[in-house]
Amino acid sequence: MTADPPLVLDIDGTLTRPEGWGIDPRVFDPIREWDAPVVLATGKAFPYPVALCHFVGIPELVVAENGGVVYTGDDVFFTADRAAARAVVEEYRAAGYDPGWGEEDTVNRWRETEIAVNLEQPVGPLREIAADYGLEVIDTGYAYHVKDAEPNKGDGIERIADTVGFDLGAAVAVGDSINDVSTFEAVGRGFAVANADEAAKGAADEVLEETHADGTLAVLERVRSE
Ligand SMILES: O=C(O)COP(=O)(O)O
Ligand SMILES: [Mg+2]
Repeated sequence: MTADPPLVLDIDGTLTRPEGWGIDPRVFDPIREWDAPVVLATGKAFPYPVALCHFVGIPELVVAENGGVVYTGDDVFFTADRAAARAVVEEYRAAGYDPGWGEEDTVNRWRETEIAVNLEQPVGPLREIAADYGLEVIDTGYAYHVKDAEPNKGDGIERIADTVGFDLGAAVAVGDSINDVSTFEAVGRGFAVANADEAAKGAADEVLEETHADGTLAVLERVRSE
């Protein structure tokens, strides 16, 4: 019997309940009991994956903001500058649009590098303004992210693997969207859940039959101490 492989897990679409929202509580125990490093790699702001690690009870190894923020457990790295993303949203507002998260906007409140916009908001003008600032807009199925094209989840995962000292070639990842393509390119084996978008499915080594946490739980069962 071999050891558990290091894991890289996306959050939304991957650890979520079959209805698409909220963490499926069945993932907590297998993640907590996993006998190898577990990295959470997400598009969400830094506090969200840190809190998830904290409440699951695992070390904080986190890629947030699609690679814009990386926490190796020792150091936090900010790999993109938030000024341009903020300027894009300012201009989007000035043109009469809104990020769409309400006045207190807890989605962007703690963001350091990129900005997220609600999927119900018009994306055409957002893409145009972002392009003027040299930024891209990606649609994860959960939000539009206005971001620097350079940093990505895969780079952040590599930085964490170097620091913690595990072999990414042996690592297993599960994800669901375009922001997981770089993750799949960085690890030995990438699995896309059945609800994944075409970009994630195309980059994965295997597309699962099960959706959301059902898919992830099936992978964990399969790769555990194979
Ligand atoms: O923040 C999003 O839009 C998606 O988050 P995720 O990367 O954890 O799926
Ligand atoms: Mg996702």
